Amino acid sequence: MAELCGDYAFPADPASHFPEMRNTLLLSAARCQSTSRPPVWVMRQAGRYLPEFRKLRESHDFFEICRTPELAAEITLQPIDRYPELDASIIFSDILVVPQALGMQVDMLPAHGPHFPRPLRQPEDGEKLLKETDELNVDAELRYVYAAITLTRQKLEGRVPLIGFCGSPWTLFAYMIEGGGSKTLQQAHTWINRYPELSHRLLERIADTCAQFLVGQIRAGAQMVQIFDSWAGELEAGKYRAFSLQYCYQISRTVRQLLEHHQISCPPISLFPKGGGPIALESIAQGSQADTHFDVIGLDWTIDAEHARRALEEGAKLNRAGWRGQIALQGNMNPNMLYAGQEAISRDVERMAADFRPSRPGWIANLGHGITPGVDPEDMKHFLQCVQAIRPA
Ligand SMILES: Cc1c2[nH]c(c1CCC(=O)O)Cc1[nH]c(c(CCC(=O)O)c1C)Cc1[nH]c(c(CCC(=O)O)c1C)Cc1[nH]c(c(CCC(=O)O)c1C)C2
Repeated sequence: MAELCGDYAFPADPASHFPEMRNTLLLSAARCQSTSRPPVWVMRQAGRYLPEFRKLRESHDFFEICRTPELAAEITLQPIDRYPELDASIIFSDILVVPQALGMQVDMLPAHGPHFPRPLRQPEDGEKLLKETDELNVDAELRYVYAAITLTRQKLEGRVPLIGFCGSPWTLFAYMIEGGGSKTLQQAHTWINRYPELSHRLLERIADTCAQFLVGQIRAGAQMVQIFDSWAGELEAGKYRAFSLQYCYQISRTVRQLLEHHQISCPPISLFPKGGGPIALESIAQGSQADTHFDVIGLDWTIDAEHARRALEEGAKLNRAGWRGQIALQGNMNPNMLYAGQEAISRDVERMAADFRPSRPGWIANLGHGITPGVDPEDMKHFLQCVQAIRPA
């Protein structure tokens, strides 16, 4: 499938290869540097709530779009063209391209979402995957994403930065075992409880693949990268640290090491531990080291900014490695507020801005999870305009 993009070559130096940036609000806020106003983008901003997306989807399969750089770039730009208020773009792709690169078949079923016809069922399936991916050429498998990123950076003409991403090892592991979306993750829990050693080896392989993938995205032109740990909240505290956070640290460490080798400076790394609550945040700050930390933490709407800050501070106090870095926060309006009418949206953005005021500089406005398909694009515009009206801290 990768031949769809022909031969792809990384730009010699991503810092000087692309058009000059005209909006760097996101990159400044991610480094906790002061900005004239908080930057804003929205998870899943290129998606089914946009009629122009639905139209293109009528004639193209989901993963066909992901694998065709021209189409992926076109969809990535749809929300940027429609909403000049956006301060970032995110490459159109999916976290499940990594299981595909690891040799698993994933289909996107209409109205059902992702489906693995042959998920990992028995320990032998896990052993087989490990054996077959021992010498995986991650860049060859995923260069179609790199080609889409390089093309999108050119087409963006410096309007806004481009975000790259991957799933967290735990979230991807769970999909690979469940075979699709699941309410309980019963089978993924069964694997970590019954086969902890094999689960750790699989998580390590996934983390290593994700790290190489993020490095490829950064070399191709991604200016911030986000790790989506959509199922962080499904694990009890100790297991969150052992089976999820540890592998997110591994990604951060490996990305930093590999980029140093390529003499490319590391862009902000963001982690979105959805549903992890204060315990996940405290754990993240407690276990961070200079070479494993995250620059940005995404918050879902179930935790408010003040509790998040407190949890991160508590964790930092317990940090034995002496790590004292700053963390920017991203989030976190409930995506369902976009159905509440424009007056209610205005009020909730004001509330959110007041909550995050003590976190500025270092707040990136966003929803607390992805925008959902039923949202009226005009209400999305209203949300963005409300954020733009927030005055300097
Ligand atoms: C637009 C879209 C995407 N994925 C899916 C769709 C809808 C499918 C369609 O058009 O038919 C299926 C698609 N892909 C996935 C799902 C969730 C399935 C489930 O668990 O029930 C669906 C419906 C898996 C997935 N995929 C992703 C996550 C992490 C974020 C999250 O928690 O929502 C997850 C869990 C990431 C993702 N996925 C996508 C992006 C694009 C960039 C953006 O605009 O944000 C991103 C970042 C794009």
